[in-house]
Amino acid sequence: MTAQIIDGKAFAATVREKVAGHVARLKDEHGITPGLAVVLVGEDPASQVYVRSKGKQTVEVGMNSFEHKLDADTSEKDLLALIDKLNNDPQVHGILVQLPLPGHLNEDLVINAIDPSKDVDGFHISNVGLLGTGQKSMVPCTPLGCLMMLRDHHGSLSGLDAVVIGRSNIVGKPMAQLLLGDSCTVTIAHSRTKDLPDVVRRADIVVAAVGRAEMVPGDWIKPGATVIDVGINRIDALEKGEGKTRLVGDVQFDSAVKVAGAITPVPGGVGPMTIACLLANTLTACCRANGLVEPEGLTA
Ligand SMILES: Nc1nc(=O)c2c([nH]1)NC[C@@H]1CN(c3ccc(C(=O)N[C@@H](CCC(=O)O)C(=O)O)cc3)C=[N+]21
Ligand SMILES: [Mg+2]
Repeated sequence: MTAQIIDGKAFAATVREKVAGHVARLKDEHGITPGLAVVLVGEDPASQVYVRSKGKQTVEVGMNSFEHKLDADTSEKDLLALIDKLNNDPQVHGILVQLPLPGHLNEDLVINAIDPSKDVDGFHISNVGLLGTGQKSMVPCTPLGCLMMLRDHHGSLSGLDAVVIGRSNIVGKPMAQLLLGDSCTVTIAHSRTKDLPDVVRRADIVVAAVGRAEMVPGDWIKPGATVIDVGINRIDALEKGEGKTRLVGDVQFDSAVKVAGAITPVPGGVGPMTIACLLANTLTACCRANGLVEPEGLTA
């Protein structure tokens, strides 16, 4: 048996097409162009990769992209002043501040300075609280992308056993909230979990978001389970003759693909969906800001 590969890259392209269609209609019928502002402080390499493809895709779906690149030693006061300006700019419907921020900046303070209705990352405490209580919110992009792929694959998730490995505010916790919202029985596992292999073996759905290369082997996976691999780890690959480095997930793909019913690859799985959902969130924020009906199938 070999698992069905869930093609996140292709799925993301269909999400972007949907977004592009709605953007064209917003322009046509209302003269509105959604705008996304991305703030990058310093030169974190992962963030730079992300910013590059994000800027390109924002423009491709017909939205305005505003990039703000600030020096690594930018003061908190200056960063907060920029956020205040973007909060009050009617051309800007979405604001994303790239994380991690340099150590001298307080991430919580900065994120919570963003207008929650423009917080397309869904990291503001208001959005976290709204999601946790089942109210309309901005939903974090990576978990939203995972949810879309799971719904597409399973139809209904109701009653399924889901294990989320990882308890970050960015992925693990909001992912668990979304799965609960779709009536899964949810377990959040992490580095201190007793008998992690046994916990994972119970799951119909495994979402691996720990940030440790290939830590989940195939023999932890229940036969037929759906595996969503959120990890994006760059490891040495000299021995494989594939160049200096290669990307791997948190799951040992080669062994898991033989056991799982379906699995997302890395690259080409969750990563592209994250960016597509960022565009979807920007569209949603723009519709809400203008009192327009928000598109279906692009939110949780
Ligand atoms: N406020 C904030 N929100 C974020 O969502 C955020 C962030 N900060 N900081 C940096 C990380 C990183 N991130 C990625 C998204 C997509 C890919 C992606 O599309 N990856 C491709 C491969 C890219 C490659 O080849 O390197 C894939 O998985 O197929 C990667 C990384 C979002 N981040
Ligand atoms: Mg910091």
